[in-house]
Amino acid sequence: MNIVDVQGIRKLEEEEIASGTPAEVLMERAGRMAAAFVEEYCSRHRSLLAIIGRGNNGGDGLVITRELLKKGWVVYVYLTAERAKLGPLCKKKLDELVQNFPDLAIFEYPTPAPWTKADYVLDSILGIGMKGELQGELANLVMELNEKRNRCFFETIAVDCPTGLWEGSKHNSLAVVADLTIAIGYGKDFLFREELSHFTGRIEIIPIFEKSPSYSGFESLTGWELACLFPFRSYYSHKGNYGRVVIFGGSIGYTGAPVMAAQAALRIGSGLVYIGVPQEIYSIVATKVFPECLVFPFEDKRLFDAVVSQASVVAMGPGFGLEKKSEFFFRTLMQLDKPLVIDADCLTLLARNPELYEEIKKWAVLTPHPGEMKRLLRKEFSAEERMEIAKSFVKDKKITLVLKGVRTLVAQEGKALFVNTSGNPGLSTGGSGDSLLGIIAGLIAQGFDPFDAARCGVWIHGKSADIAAEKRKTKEGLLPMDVAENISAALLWMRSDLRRVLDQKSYWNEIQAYYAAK
Ligand SMILES: NC(=O)C1=CN([C@@H]2O[C@H](COP(=O)(O)OP(=O)(O)OC[C@H]3O[C@@H](n4cnc5c(N)ncnc54)[C@H](O)[C@@H]3O)[C@@H](O)[C@H]2O)[C@@H](O)CC1
Ligand SMILES: [K+]
Repeated sequence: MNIVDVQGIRKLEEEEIASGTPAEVLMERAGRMAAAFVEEYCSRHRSLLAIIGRGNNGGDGLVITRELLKKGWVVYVYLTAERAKLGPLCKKKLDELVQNFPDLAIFEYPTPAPWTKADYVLDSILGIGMKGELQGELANLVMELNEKRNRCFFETIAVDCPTGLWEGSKHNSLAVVADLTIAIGYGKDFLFREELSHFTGRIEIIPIFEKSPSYSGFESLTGWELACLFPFRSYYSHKGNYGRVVIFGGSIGYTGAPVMAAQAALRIGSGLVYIGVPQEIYSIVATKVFPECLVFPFEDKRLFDAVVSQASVVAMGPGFGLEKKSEFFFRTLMQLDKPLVIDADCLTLLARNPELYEEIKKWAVLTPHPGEMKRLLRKEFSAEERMEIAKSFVKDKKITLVLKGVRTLVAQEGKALFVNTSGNPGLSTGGSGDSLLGIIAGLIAQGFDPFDAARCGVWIHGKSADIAAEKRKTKEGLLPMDVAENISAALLWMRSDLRRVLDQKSYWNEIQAYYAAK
């Protein structure tokens, strides 16, 4: 989905209203769609403390509250402003809510908020109406909310954007620290800045507009949009239809890395997965790996030729090694007339031998983390510069770049720059990159073009980690194997998210007829 700036979203809102969709209808679309996502994503318990601001962001929060109450959630409402000072739509939604749920617990500033009551806190204090840094009472409230999150251990869900965040925010600004941000309509550009990811957490984007904004060349990876690339498998198929992945990697001390990549390649649905390893670790890897995977020593020329000639994609790098022998073999792999996925040590070898870019025959995907990217560029860069760096790096190269980070970027010359929304800090552990390599290679093997494989692979990898963390009830201790084991669940969520969006959209005429007639 297009990423837009605040002016762009305001323009879109004006256009929708001018063409006959009242602001209240947009608010209803937003609140109902957001509630449907909260209901699905926040499965821990079903209790919510909704902190309501006086503008339309607060109005959205009240619609979400109403919808969750209808579903049987326990909800507490906290008003940050006196009722007389609420904006007209916000006030209208509060009146509606009280009419429908007269026994609802409503707390009002300056009464202390009941922080210990709920598993989730909804931040619908301020949205894109916010300008400048937070000050005064609201600043105190946001500080208290952040502090209580670390004491009462609720998760914070920000509506549209974390309160306090705006275009001018810096990493040390005061803003709500959210676990999940539900961006309304389109993702606003500042939500995707790497240095502000501490505030935004995971991002979900929900559609509310019929019209599209002007093309920005900058897009978010959104599960329900990517789902269209994943139709159900045909029953009339066999393993040959799902491709052969060949992974080269492993060295003494690094026998697990190619295995983790292979596990992910299998779980994303590849037909066959091979691991080529040096002879000296062959027997270790062969006993470590699961039975579905075929392991071979790559020095065996006959085996190498037989496996590689049949390969749909060649992935290289996990635990590959950097010695002369590894470098020599890397050169051989770079000559192959196959789609390549290049990671880890092979990126370092490529950085040492930049003339090898010229050898790339079919399209290659490079998956550097920031340290490897600096090696490839031979220069330092800051979090703020990543997007420009990614765009300029792919110029005139036959590559798709996956620049890893909290907001992993996917870039290819002539295409929009994509930024990821899924994933969590549980991925900050050794081996996560190996799983990503396996997923991307597995998608290429199944016929995805490298750019789509990179876009989908990045999102699925993050989403699998989100689901794994949810199942484990904690982000600590997440392992690459947990990520691989939840790839199928990520595919399911991607598809059911699309159904949820389409289902919500199916009510839009009804909402329009009801509110436009009032
Ligand atoms: N853009 C759209 O098309 C839609 C927007 N909606 C919601 O409406 C929101 C925007 O609503 P509003 O324009 O009413 O604005 P907000 O609800 O974001 O905030 C408005 C209030 O913030 C105050 N404010 C501004 N800067 C401040 C600061 N630095 N410190 C403290 N207070 C400050 C203003 O005085 C005003 O009272 C969006 O974020 C979204 O949640 C939805 O209702 C659906 C449609
Ligand atoms: K908010």
